[in-house]
Amino acid sequence: MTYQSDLLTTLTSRGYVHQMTDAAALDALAGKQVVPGYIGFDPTAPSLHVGSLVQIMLLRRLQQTGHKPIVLMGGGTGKIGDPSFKDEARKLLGEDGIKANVASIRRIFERFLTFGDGPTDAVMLDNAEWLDALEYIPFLRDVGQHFSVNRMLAFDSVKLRLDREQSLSFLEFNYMILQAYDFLELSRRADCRLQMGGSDQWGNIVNGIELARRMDSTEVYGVTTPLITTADGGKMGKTMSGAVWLHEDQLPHFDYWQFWRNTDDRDVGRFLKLFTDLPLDEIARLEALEGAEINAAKIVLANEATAMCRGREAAEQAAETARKTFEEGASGDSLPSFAVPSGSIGIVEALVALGFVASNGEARRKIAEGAVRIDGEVVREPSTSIDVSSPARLSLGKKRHGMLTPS
Ligand SMILES: Nc1ncnc2c1ncn2[C@@H]1O[C@H](COP(=O)(O)OP(=O)(O)OP(=O)(O)O)[C@@H](O)[C@H]1O
Ligand SMILES: N[C@@H](Cc1ccc(O)cc1)C(=O)O
Repeated sequence: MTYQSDLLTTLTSRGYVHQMTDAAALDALAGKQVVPGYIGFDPTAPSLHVGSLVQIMLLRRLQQTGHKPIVLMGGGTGKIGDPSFKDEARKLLGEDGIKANVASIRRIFERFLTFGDGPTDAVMLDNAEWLDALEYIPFLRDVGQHFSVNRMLAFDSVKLRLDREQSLSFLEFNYMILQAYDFLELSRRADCRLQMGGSDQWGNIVNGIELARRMDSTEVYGVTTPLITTADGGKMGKTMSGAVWLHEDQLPHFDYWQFWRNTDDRDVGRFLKLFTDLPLDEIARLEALEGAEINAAKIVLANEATAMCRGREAAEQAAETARKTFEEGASGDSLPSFAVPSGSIGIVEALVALGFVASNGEARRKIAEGAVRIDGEVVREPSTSIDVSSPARLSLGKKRHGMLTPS
């Protein structure tokens, strides 16, 4: 299907669309007016990750095509936790934890969106503003009456839990209604006409569309994206180990760059379209590279994606470190590093400290596999102590390197 509006043409040609409600009507609307559109992010961690980056880029595309992005912080919904496609309830965060996470996450958006007061400038809102103030009985009467429990139970997003007879608390069951209410509230407050999100958000988005139609006779629309998955097919998210964080204090620039550099050959074109601003014809050229040349495309991807999130300088430094480390075998300056307090450190402890492994057990396994080296020498003895009176380079496999330095 071809679209008239820049918005839908861009979203479809760059691979952002998994499902859409009434695409023809949304296309017509986007062709004639500025469409305010929102995506919600629950502040359940102090940083967002590469999975949520698809959504941030979607807001960026919305702005690039002349529309208005609304970033919604889930200060209210974050107190509940979205049960969609989750095996179990989230650990509940306290009020302070949520506030701290909101403050930390907001900074990320400023790198991707232009905020301000103009018609297509991005704005940030927090649903705690209206959800915290709800009164239970009036809310149930006004909003709750429009929801059928039978239908809520039929959504795929909660079905798995019910089928497995795993508990779905009444608290979590309310999440869908609150997200639906957000859409209604944003359509009233900010004339918001579009909600976007990952494909796991479909049920929540559709409920909002129906609520706005029932209560206000307003037509609003939804777009969901495919989920970015890890090599084993699972959703890339914050709950997985080794999450790829956008914040530099959670993941050093070099590791961020390296994540993109290590993209699977089959994903290079898709990621260039989703995560960089390069024009499609240039991406087509890069995508067509084969064999060893595909590495050049991966370096472009790593440079562009890192520059957007961490700044051009960070990207250039990381690229230079990688070139030095892998091409010349030198140490490089912006590798992740750990300052050792006491002059020496056990190898198991060092692997954990650099974040290369999640546990001592994993460190011992890697050592036994012969995957760990100090300054290029394989180490097979887990009791090895590393002398750091001068900096030592610790490597795990071919691609992960870090520096141990005297403090
Ligand atoms: N791997 C992914 N690919 C695409 N979109 C994603 C991915 N992970 C999360 N999203 C989307 O990003 C938005 C914000 O999600 P959020 O940061 O809350 O992650 P999450 O779903 O809570 O992650 P996790 O499941 O790891 O806790 C949602 O619209 C969600 O659908
Ligand atoms: N439910 C979304 C976050 C969200 C919160 C409130 C909304 O209105 C929209 C989306 C998620 O888990 O990622």
